[in-house]
Amino acid sequence: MAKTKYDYDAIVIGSGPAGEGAAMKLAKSGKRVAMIERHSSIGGGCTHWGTIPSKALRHSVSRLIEFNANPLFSRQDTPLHLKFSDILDHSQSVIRRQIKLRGSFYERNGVPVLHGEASFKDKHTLKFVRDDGSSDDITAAQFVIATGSRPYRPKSIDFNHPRVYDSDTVLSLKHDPRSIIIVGAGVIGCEYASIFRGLGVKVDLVNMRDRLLSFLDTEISDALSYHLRNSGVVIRHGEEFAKVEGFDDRVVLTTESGKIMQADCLLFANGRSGNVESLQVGNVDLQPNGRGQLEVDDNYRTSTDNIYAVGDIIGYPSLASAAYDQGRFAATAMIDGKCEKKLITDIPTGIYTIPEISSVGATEEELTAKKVPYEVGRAQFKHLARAQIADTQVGCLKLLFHRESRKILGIHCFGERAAEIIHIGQAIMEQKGKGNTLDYFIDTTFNYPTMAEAYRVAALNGINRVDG
Ligand SMILES: Cc1cc2nc3c(=O)[nH]c(=O)nc-3n(C[C@H](O)[C@H](O)[C@H](O)COP(=O)(O)OP(=O)(O)OC[C@H]3O[C@@H](n4cnc5c(N)ncnc54)[C@H](O)[C@@H]3O)c2cc1C
Ligand SMILES: NC(=O)c1ccc[n+]([C@@H]2O[C@H](COP(=O)([O-])OP(=O)(O)OC[C@H]3O[C@@H](n4cnc5c(N)ncnc54)[C@H](O)[C@@H]3O)[C@@H](O)[C@H]2O)c1
Repeated sequence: MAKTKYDYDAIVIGSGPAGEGAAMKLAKSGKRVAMIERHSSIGGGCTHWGTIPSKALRHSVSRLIEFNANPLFSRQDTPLHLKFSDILDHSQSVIRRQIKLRGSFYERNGVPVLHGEASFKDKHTLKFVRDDGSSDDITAAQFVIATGSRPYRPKSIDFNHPRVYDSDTVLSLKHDPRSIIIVGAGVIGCEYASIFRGLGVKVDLVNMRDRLLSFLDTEISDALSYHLRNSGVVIRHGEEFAKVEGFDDRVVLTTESGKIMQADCLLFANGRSGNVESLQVGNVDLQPNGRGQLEVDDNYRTSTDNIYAVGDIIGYPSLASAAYDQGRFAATAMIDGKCEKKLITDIPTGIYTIPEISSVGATEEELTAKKVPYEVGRAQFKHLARAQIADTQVGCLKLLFHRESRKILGIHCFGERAAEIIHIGQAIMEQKGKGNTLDYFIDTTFNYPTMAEAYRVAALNGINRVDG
């Protein structure tokens, strides 16, 4: 029916991971699908302003630190210095490669990408406005809203000032700041604090809460605070900003507690808002919440039956990793009426600070509050041969397991490659019944020397605590 009545079976709005996941699944299922993207190239905020550039910047900084610390490479008297603009060049080249790669997916799967801004006229019609101002109406049986999010900008801060940035505009920072104030110590604030500090920039990290990344296991968040402070970052907890003043030569932050900080520039990284305004969702009876997010049911369907929403626009978990899966699940529901598959309960976190952090499952605090009899098995990276060889000795792997059943309940890791290391444990943790026990790590043979060996070391350490 859709084939004759509408231009497309489905239109996806937004080409980030959520939209891409939906578009590819729909196309592979034989649907006539189009992608609408208002940016000049595809990939979404993830590729252009979020995940990819920040991870590429972080990678360059991490290698720089490693190079300067390694006596084999760094024989000169002064350490190698890189400017933010130098590492931006590298991140731009990664973005270009990503665009090319992702573009090929659309081409191979016969999904036209229409560049322009979409807004709803009614539940089957979009107004599509191109950059040159020309517009068309496009119709479809079903829609996927995957328009993502953008940095939250409090009205009291002048983001037009050339020294005031958010996580999007910081990517156009041209000069080489000697100092930066980062307001907001969420994931973005902490990751950028690591990046700038790694380049030798003086960093003031202003946190509204009483500790860093309070959703993490306390030991891990304490370790992050220690290592950031140890590298020279000044962290100020429990502060609210009162005003930000931009001058020709500096920017000044005054906090509610009366502290005054000044620096070459300021990065505001405290919260995100959904990209919903331009969509005119009122025309299809949808009402976003105060953060511009849309509500969906278990199948990612909004309250308007032919319109689905995925990714940052629906709020938690607001991760590229989950967004792609959400897109696929929504597309399945659009095709079959429902999707049996759901996001896993224990979504892992990968935080690309220096040191890197990753975790999956319960924290010690959560298990204690629930009175679960758990034990801890720990491996320090400094005791692993591979970490000694690679000189990545900062870090630790912590396994939390049930004392009696030995079921793994939580895994917490910090140090180089933590985000990769976590997935070994996750694979066991996701096994049902007896498939998930600490014994797997004791009974298996690991390649040697590897970082994976940390699992055996941690498991034996934990078992020794239980068995005495
Ligand atoms: C600095 C930073 C670092 C991050 N690091 C990580 C990380 O390490 N790991 C991780 O998992 N997640 C990370 N994230 C989060 C991740 O980037 C997002 O969760 C992810 O991009 C969300 O994907 P999405 O598809 O919902 O939206 P997006 O990737 O934001 O894409 C939405 C697209 O929709 C388009 N659009 C919006 N409105 C319209 C319209 N009306 N018409 C047409 N097109 C429109 C936009 O132009 C954009 O291209 C990070 C985010 C930031 C900001
Ligand atoms: N490695 C990673 O996985 C990674 C890296 C960077 C960013 N991210 C994603 O980006 C986001 C991080 O954003 P953040 O660092 O700004 O921290 P955050 O999302 O923790 O927000 C910081 C504070 O701002 C508040 N807030 C959020 N949105 C708001 C809004 N629209 N208006 C007013 N207050 C608001 C929050 O309640 C919180 O107190 C998260 O969604 C995270 O999933 C992930």
